[in-house]
Formats: sequence, structure tokens, C-alpha cells
Amino acid sequence: MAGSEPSENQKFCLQEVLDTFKLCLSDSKEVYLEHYVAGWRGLIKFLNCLGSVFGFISKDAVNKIQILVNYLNGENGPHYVTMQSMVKYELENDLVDLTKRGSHSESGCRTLLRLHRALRWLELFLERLRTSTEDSKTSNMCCEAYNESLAQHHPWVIRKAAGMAFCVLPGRAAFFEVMNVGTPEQVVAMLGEALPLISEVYQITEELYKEHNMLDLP
Ligand SMILES: CCCCCCCCCCCCC/C=C/[C@@H](O)[C@H](COP(=O)(O)O)NC(=O)CCCCCCCCCCCCCCC
Repeated sequence: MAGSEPSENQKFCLQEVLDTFKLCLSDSKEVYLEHYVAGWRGLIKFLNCLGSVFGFISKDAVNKIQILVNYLNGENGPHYVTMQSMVKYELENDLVDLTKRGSHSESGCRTLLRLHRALRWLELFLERLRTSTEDSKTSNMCCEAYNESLAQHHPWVIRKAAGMAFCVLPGRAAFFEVMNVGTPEQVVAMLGEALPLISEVYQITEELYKEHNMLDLP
């Protein structure tokens, strides 16, 4: 179960994240929540390696992951096996605040939407990393990816705090080392393998939310 994944403070390994994203899709292209959440847990490990400045980001992500894990392990767990079944179940049972925050402010659907938007940031950032050169700045790549995605959903104060955190990101070489893959060439190759997987999971989720008019859940 997702709840028994290795803890967030263990050493990060990109291969592991890649493996969990590979497990995310069923034959019929449904997204397994258990593996999606495990993928995020792996990524949070990375964030935790970067230091306490990123604590406020990792805290929010961990909190959201925990909400989903609680549903998954709860009495209605079988409805939360895939994103598709979760959406169906929560909508059919009026468990989602659709226009303004009310009694379902922690629905699975709205919680997952926050992670989904962050996955777009990840996709854009990793693509920049993959095509970067030795003198590229991780802080610039991260900031550009953020402005093109998540920033549009964040209030000024969060954007400001995120911008400050980006400034202390390690340089490209140190960043690649934390990824724990091998030489920069090997990192780039693995990013090339990971990106299509992440991108497919993102697209499927995006379509699902669009189909149900849920891309702006409060
Ligand atoms: C590597 C550098 C990491 C930079 C992370 C970039 C994302 C910046 C996000 C800033 C979020 C700030 C925290 C608060 C957010 C919430 O307000 C906001 C809205 O939630 P609400 O509607 O419940 O209020 N929450 C969110 O948008 C969810 C944010 C989740 C962020 C997860 C970021 C995980 C980063 C993992 C890094 C992995 C890098 C891997 C490289 C191989």
C-alpha cells in the first residue's frame, strides 16, 4: 500500500521515481492512485535533500499526499483505486465542492488537482533540465517552468516565497548529483525516459478533469 512506502528522508533515486510512474497506468489507461502517490513521495525525497528552505513546499505536498492515502486506506478505499474511479465516486456522491469551498474542502478531486498542476511544473522543469547545457542555471529553469504553470494558480505571497526558494537551488552539476543516477549523460538519458511517462500521466489526468469540468476546483 502507498502508506508503507519508504520514508521521505531516505536517499532519492530518479530510477525509483521512474519505476513508480511506469506502474501508474493500467492497460485501459486508468491512473492508479497508489502509484501516483508513490511517485510524488519519491519526488518529495528529492526536495528534502535540498534543504529546509524547501520545507514549506514539501509540507504542503506531503499533506496533500496524506489526504489521498487516507482515502485510499479508508473504508471507501476501493473507490479510490484509480483516478477515474475516484472522480466517478466523488461526483456521484456529491463529495466535491464544484464552485466554492464548502463542506468538501479536502475532496480527493481538488487535492489531486493541486498535485496535477504541480506535475505540469515538473514536466516543464525536467524538459529544461534535459536540454540544458553545463552553464544553464537551475534556478532560471525552475522559475520559468513555475511561471508557465503553477504560478498561475498561486497568490502573490506564495509566488514570492517560491521565487526566493528557487534562488538557493544548487547548480546544475550538484543538482544532477542529488538525482543519484550517474554521469550527466546518464541523467539526461534517464530524463528522456521519464518525461514521456510523466507527460502521459499528466495528459490523461488533464483530459479526465476537463471532461468533468473540474480544472478550476476551488
Ligand atoms: C527542485 C525545486 C523544487 C521547487 C518546487 C516547485 C514548486 C513550487 C511550489 C510552491 C508551493 C508552495 C506551497 C503551498 C502551496 C499551496 O498554496 C498550493 C495550493 O494548495 P491549496 O489550494 O490547498 O491552498 N499547493 C500546491 O500548489 C501544491 C504544490 C505541490 C508542490 C510539489 C513540489 C514537489 C517538488 C518535487 C521536486 C522534484 C524535483 C525532481 C528533480 C528530479
